[in-house]
Amino acid sequence: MKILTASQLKEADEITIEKQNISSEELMERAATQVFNEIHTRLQGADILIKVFCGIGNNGGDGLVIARLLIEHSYNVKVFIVNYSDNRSKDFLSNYDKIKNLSRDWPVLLKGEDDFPDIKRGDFVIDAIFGIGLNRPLEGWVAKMVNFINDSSAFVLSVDLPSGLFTDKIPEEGDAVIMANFTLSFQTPKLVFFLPDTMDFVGDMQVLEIGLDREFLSEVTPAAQLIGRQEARSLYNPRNKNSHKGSYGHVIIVGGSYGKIGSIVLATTASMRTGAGLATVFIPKCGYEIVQTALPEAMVLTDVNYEMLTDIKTDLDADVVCFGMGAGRDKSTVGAFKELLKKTNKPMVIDADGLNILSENNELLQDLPENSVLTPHPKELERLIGEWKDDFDKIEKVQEFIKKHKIILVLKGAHTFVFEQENIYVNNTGNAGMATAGSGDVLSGVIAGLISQKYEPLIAAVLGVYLHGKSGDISAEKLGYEGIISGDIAKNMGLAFRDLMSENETDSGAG
Ligand SMILES: NC(=O)C1=CN([C@@H]2O[C@H](COP(=O)(O)OP(=O)(O)OC[C@H]3O[C@@H](n4cnc5c(N)ncnc54)[C@H](OP(=O)(O)O)[C@@H]3O)[C@@H](O)[C@H]2O)[C@@H](O)CC1
Ligand SMILES: Nc1ncnc2c1ncn2[C@@H]1O[C@H](COP(=O)(O)OP(=O)(O)O)[C@@H](O)[C@H]1O
Ligand SMILES: [K+]
Repeated sequence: MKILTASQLKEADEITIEKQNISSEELMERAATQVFNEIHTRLQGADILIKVFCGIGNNGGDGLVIARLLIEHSYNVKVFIVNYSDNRSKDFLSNYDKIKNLSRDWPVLLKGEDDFPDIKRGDFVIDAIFGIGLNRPLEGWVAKMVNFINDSSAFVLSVDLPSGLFTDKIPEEGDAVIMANFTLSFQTPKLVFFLPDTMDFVGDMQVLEIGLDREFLSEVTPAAQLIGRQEARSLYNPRNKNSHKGSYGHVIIVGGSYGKIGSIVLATTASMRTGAGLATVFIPKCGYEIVQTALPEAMVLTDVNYEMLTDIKTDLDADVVCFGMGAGRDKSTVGAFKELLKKTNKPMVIDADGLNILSENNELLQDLPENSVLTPHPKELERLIGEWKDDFDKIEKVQEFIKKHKIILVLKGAHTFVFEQENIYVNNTGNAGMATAGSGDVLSGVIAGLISQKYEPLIAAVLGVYLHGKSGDISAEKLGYEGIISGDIAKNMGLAFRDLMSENETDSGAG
């Protein structure tokens, strides 16, 4: 699903009005009716007090339509206008009249702190104060109003996006932003819904299709793409019956040191459970028995050194080399990695200490084979590219970095982002149960396993991140969030593939 900017959405809005020959008020009615339908489906006429807070722009207009439809369906509704300006939008005004005609009373005008209404735990608050038109931080009593709603412990549903949240920048410390429990967003999600700095404002999120012009939507270059099941499915290559293990490639996983051989077992298991035809590990001698015992399916080559890597002899014709997990950063390991980079010309997967070595030896970045996939978590990324001011600054810095070195970067997190050239892919599978040691090692193995099966490195990264998260969701369903360990994510990879192609998505109940 495309993630568009506020200005692209406004353009889509205008084109839709023109091409479908409808008024902007009709489009507002259509969009807000979708919100009403979602609320009505969930509440089923429940007798709770619904307090709708409307601004005076079109987000407020949406709020008025939603309130009118709720009143028409006999809900107990109280409407408040957060009257921050006299500059009311045209469609706000016509809906203001409509609601007055229906309820025979004007909504309550709020003009300052003295007017703040009671909001209790148990109330249902609809936040339609600001939408994508926000152009400066909230100030004065309006900011206080937002904090007042946040302090109320009422359930808050935000229309389009939480009021006070910008679509293209991160709020400053102390800025007032609604902390929504749920956000119903029009047509496309906004990028800020997925960034670590801002995702907590959004709560659970659902996108409502409001019938904007299809041609515009299909042609516009998005700010990013959200990868869900449909997108992942389109990337998947089913296996051919007439094939053999050689058809699915050979992965070499290089890494490990004394006490950290488990990371190699995890990554290699993951690459095999993702479908690699053959897997070889290259590890220090101390790991020989561990790997042969834990994973007899893999072949094992060892370094001359017992505890760490010092000389990586891989004359095998592998389809992909994955380097870094558990490798440590000893000088001799750095030297061995340097040599490995020199003799590898196919895209590699680099994780963990591989990334740390690159951060400490920047000159090695130029030896990375083109289209190699780097998989840092935020701390590893900071070591690679330096500090950033906020998430938007981080995105800019990452894009500069990947263009300079011609690589693909997988930034791991609650929503993992894949960066390739100008493109950004945002993952939507996975859950907090995956915040457990070794789940990143599993991801590297998954991506390497896909590359070995001839997926392009970019596709392997995007599909790999999706499947890894899905396997985490399936694991959470079986074991509970706390019960997951990273080996489960590797073990359930097959179920993630099965889910991809089954009629109904596995309902993981996870994010
Ligand atoms: N295609 C779609 O997606 C569709 C979108 N639709 C809906 O339209 C919404 C966008 O509506 P919108 O453009 O009228 O902007 P909105 O957010 O209501 O507020 C703008 C007002 O706020 C003001 N203002 C700004 N910042 C301020 C501040 N800090 N403090 C105080 N004032 C501030 C600014 O005035 P200014 O003072 O800058 O002149 C202006 O008056 C969108 O989110 C969705 O809900 C649907 O109905 C149909 C399809
Ligand atoms: N809250 C979360 N929601 C979704 N995925 C998560 C969450 N926390 C961690 N993950 C995933 O788990 C993996 C953790 O990787 P990493 O930090 O490298 O762990 P390790 O170094 O222990 O292997 C990443 O793929 C990340 O996206
Ligand atoms: K809102």
